Amino acid sequence: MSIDLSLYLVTDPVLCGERGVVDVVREAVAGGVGIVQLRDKTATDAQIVDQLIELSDVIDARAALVVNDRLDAALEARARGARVDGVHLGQSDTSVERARELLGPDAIIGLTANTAAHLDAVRALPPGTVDHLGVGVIRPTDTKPDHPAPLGIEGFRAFAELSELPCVAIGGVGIDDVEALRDAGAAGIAVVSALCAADDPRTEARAFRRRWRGAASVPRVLSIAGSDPSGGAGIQADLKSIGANGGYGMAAITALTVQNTQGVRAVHVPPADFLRAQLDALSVDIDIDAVKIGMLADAAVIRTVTAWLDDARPPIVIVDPVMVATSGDRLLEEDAEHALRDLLRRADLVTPNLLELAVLADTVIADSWPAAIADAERLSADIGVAVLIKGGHLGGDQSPDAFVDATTATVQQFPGTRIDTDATHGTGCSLSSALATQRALGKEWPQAVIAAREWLRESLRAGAELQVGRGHGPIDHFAGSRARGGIDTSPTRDEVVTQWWEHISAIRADIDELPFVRALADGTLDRGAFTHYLAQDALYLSGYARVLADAARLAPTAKEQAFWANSAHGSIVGELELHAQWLTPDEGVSDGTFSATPSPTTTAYLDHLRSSAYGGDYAQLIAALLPCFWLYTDLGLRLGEGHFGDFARSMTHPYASWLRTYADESFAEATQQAIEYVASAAAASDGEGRMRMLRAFEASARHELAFFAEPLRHESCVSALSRSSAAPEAKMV
Ligand SMILES: Nc1ncnc2c1ncn2[C@@H]1O[C@H](COP(=O)(O)OP(=O)(O)OP(=O)(O)O)[C@@H](O)[C@H]1O
Ligand SMILES: Cc1ncc(CO)c(N)n1
Ligand SMILES: [Mg+2]
Repeated sequence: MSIDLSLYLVTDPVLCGERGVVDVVREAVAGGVGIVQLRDKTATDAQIVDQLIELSDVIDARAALVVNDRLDAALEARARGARVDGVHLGQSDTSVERARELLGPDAIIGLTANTAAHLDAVRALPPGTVDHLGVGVIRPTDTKPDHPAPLGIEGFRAFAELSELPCVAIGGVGIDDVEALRDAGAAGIAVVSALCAADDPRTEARAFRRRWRGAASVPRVLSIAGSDPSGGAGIQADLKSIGANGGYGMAAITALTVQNTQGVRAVHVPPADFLRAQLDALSVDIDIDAVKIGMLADAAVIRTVTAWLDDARPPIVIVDPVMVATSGDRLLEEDAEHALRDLLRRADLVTPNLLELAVLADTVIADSWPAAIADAERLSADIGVAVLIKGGHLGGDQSPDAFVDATTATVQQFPGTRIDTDATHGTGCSLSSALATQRALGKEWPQAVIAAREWLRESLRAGAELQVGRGHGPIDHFAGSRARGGIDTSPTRDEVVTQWWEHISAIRADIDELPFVRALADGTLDRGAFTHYLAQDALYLSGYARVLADAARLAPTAKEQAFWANSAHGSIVGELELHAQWLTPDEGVSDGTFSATPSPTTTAYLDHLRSSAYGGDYAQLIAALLPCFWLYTDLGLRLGEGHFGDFARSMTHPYASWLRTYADESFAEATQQAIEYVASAAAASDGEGRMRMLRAFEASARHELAFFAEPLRHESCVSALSRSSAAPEAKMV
């Protein structure tokens, strides 16, 4: 067997405490420990032999098993049928040559070493005598009272560079040392107290493995679901969603459907044992970061998955309780619905649509969104698990979702305008696997929901263009990554302009759909909301002008310096004059000074701009300043062109003169100039600098969206938010 030294458990009977060494080893191996060393300085040889036999049974070849010092006990345990892979010897223990002779060429033999003299001694041995070195201690530790002076990370690095053999770092290693030691050349990390004294050794072992893989590692996400050969739903959709959201996708197939965009023609359910075999093959081999469960077909499949979850205990489990396809065809036998409940209790999140919610909450289909949330609260309380209730089947022009967790009394709403499309086949499958991936990337639930929904909405918008099938077509899972493709390949100035505009297309579309923008265009916008907006805009512009002045300060040429200084002047004078014209004293203005206080949205936007200026990175700063120019000019232009209806161009529109300023020609010219400066800076920058610019640009675009959304949210604060979501990406409409 090829051994994985990356996470090496050394047992300590005292630290394992009452639950015992065997229990800790069982859990740690389930969490991904690749090699276990039984170390017990006080036990007799006979006791060691018994423990090795028991551990060999528990480990069941999923990890290597070695014993500290006791060569004779290893041989005796082997003679009694235990699988003992080798020994770990100290400098003063039995000779490694003798151990190799007695244990044979395939045994694993480790040796403690920490000085140049130790390395010389190893070099003098016949090749193949020692497999790896245990090098330490790294930090002072109580588990080895007689330890030598700690090496520290740098001492370890120096030693590992000299060594021809793989070096495992041992002694006082904590989880925060993992990456540094890996980068210092460690073949693995050996831990004692970090796992033996952990509350939950399995979870802790997983955390170590994840750190070893690196913070930027791609999460491994498993879909347990049915096959949809048309590729829009089921495992095919899941794999695309996982990939598009940045994960590595795996799939264990519960059922095969004969399906296209028009409907399901037949279902074939392979034997449940075969599914279990698929699942076991994965969990014994791969660290699974998250599981998404979809179509389960019948009760036998449900029970199989439930039993596997109990054994494998994956860290994140999302169940999409699929019962009926978009086409209306059943995907779960009716009598299996009660078995499902048992499975749901093992999930971290359940994502029913309105019909599934009604079945699970044992009630009629909710006829309003508040009724659906109330049902979801009851379901969540009943199963003790968070519920994401999906509003795709709600009538009307909205498609909201809500995250409901009765155990923490949380109801968090995710409003969203319904996208006008027939391409909705597999939205539920796609959302749940995107969520599993986002969560496995480390986001908390609300952030994971925001990210998954944003991706889903972008994919929904692009779905119709795929023109797949005659029925409900699929969403375009890769619409976003396709649009963003090439951003990292040194684009020209013109390419930057096209790519960045495309990059914020979803945000732009969301702005267009905002009730505030719609009402502003058709003249129905309530005067209170309008003046609230203007007061915030005025506050914003005075802050914006100061940041524009920062851009002038940092500009590399006199021409650019003049441009930003001029813009600062324009922003403060022109706009404030305009607002003075619209805002009466009781609306926050008197004698040209504003008494209104900035809303959290305004503050957040200005903070983002100021922090972009603070770093002194001119390119990043002007990227952050650009959306205010670009989005307003674009909106003004389209209002003027009748994109939002003809009334927006009419002189009788209540806000006609205000609307026209945004279509102002000199403002459009300034915008063009700003775009050119930013695009030139981006094209001249390296990949990383361009990424920083794009992120600053995108963040500002999001702040613009939040800014436009705020006046009406402020007016009708309907969402019962238990956690504040002042973050602009919350996109509260
Ligand atoms: N036309 C739409 N516009 C915007 N969002 C939508 C639309 N249709 C569905 N959604 C969103 O898609 C997700 C899936 O919701 P839905 O209620 O359709 O689930 P589902 O019925 O389980 O889907 P499926 O039919 O794929 O099983 C939710 O986030 C929902 O808000
Ligand atoms: C295989 C499969 N799973 C789930 C759904 C739900 O959309 C579907 N249509 N097909
Ligand atoms: Mg569904």
